[in-house]
Amino acid sequence: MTQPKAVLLDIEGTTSSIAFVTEVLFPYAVKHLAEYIADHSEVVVPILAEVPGDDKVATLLEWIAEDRKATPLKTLQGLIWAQGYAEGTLKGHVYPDTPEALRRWYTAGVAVYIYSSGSIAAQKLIFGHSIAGDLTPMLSGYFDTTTGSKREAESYTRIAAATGCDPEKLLFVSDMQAEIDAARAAGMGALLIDRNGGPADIHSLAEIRL
Ligand SMILES: CSCCC(=O)C(=O)COP(=O)(O)O
Ligand SMILES: [Mg+2]
Repeated sequence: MTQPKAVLLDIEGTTSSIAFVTEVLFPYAVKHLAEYIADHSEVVVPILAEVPGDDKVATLLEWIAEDRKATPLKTLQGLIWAQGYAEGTLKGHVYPDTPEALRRWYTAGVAVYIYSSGSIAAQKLIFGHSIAGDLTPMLSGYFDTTTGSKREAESYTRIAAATGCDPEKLLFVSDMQAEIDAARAAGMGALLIDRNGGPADIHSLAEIRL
């Protein structure tokens, strides 16, 4: 692998636990979805226009239950979670090695970008209101599904172009093999991480020494 100039990180299962997303964030969105839509009619109109069916709330709840990575759902979730972070009910989970790695790379001049199915607004919230404090000053940029699916090589080509780095100078880290395969197909370096110690390239961001 060429020496990376920048790192691109997945969130759920990589910087942060899957349980935080599925057992804290998703239930918070389920609880507040209908109320948020009722109270923010102007904001939600363009988002709901992208949701099929007559009963938008029911469709969105189904999508949350099946963990659908649909852009309108992710946009809405980000807006709903903003309330929870603002009132202090939500604090973004990060593994202890996440802020350590961000600090190490930041000090070494290695740019760090995020690529998650969660909306860019939701990404800024989880790192801005994390249990380790505000980590956003150490992040150089954010990408979500508006750039494309995480399972398609073209998305990684677009991200590389947006960062101004050649793909081979970017190192992507994710817990999903399909995402690793797509990043490698675009010419990026990529490491599969398994936070539970299963078969993978790494088990902690502490293992990445640049
Ligand atoms: C930005 S925190 C919310 C995470 C989320 O909604 C999600 O779908 C996580 O997907 P990822 O691509 O980070 O595995
Ligand atoms: Mg993930």
